[in-house]
Amino acid sequence: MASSSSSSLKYTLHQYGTDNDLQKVGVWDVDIANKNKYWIIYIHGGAWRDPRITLETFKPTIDQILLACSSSSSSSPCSSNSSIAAFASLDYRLSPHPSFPQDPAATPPARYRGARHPDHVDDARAALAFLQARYDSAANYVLVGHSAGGCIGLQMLAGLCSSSSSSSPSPPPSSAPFVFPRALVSFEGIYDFAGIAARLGPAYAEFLAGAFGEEQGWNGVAPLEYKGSYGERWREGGGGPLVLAWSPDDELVDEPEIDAMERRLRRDGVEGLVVLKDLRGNHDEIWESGKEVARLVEVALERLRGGGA
Ligand SMILES: N[C@@H](CC(=O)c1ccccc1NC=O)C(=O)O
Repeated sequence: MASSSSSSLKYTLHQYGTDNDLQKVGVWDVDIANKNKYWIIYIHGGAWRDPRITLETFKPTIDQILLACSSSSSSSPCSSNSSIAAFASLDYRLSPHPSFPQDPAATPPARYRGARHPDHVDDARAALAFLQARYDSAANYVLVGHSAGGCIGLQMLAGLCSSSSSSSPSPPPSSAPFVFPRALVSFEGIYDFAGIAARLGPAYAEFLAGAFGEEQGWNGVAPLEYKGSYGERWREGGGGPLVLAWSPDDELVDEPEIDAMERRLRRDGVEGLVVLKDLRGNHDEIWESGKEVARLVEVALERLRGGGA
């Protein structure tokens, strides 16, 4: 029978890069050698800069998934646990946060938060490549991202990172082949940088400029404005479930974000698209509780079992 909390699972923290302390990924072993089961891999949010939001923020979700299983008689929620090989959650280099200033002269480079796009997405990709090189079962995974983390998931799909552009200054530290996720879940995601900044004001423009530089460059890197076809990319990667979710209680990311991304993915003919706009809880309450994230993971796994549609 399953363990009922993340703290009862074997946990390993790996450093996947050497530039920065934040290049690390935590792995919780459920049945890690089983290649028929899925990894559930999490990318946290925090506006690309909040040092308080770390890989640890996935724990409530892990706990909720395990709890649903250990307390259930057999069926639905439990089925997700029985198909999970491992959980993983990654940190990535962060951009500067004005409320948590660092003196560049006095801060060791490995502790300095000075990242700029494509650092965040390059790191996420490097973390996945690291896991895939290290664990035979890790290419079979569901990728889950919150807010900026959801954006990173879609940027990876769109190839909006240095490793897949010819002008790449430095490829990610791992040379291992990188396998796309079997399913992608993005909740409370940011997709339209210019749009959200125009609607919600200068605080948004501030963190977007911190992560992506001057506003003229935003459309070249925002998931909504990707120049290629998500339909083609997603089909190449296997074409499994792609879940977009949003809570009407979200006080930080508004409904036009998910609506625009949904329209875009439909226009590109992405099959397997699932759109859920009935999450409960505000922007951070959702991961703080983990219940709704557990539900999204279950939706993705159910669709995967149902044949990928
Ligand atoms: N706590 C963050 C703010 C934040 O996370 C955020 C704010 C508005 C819209 C989305 C956000 N997070 C997305 O990852 C900060 O202090 O910058």
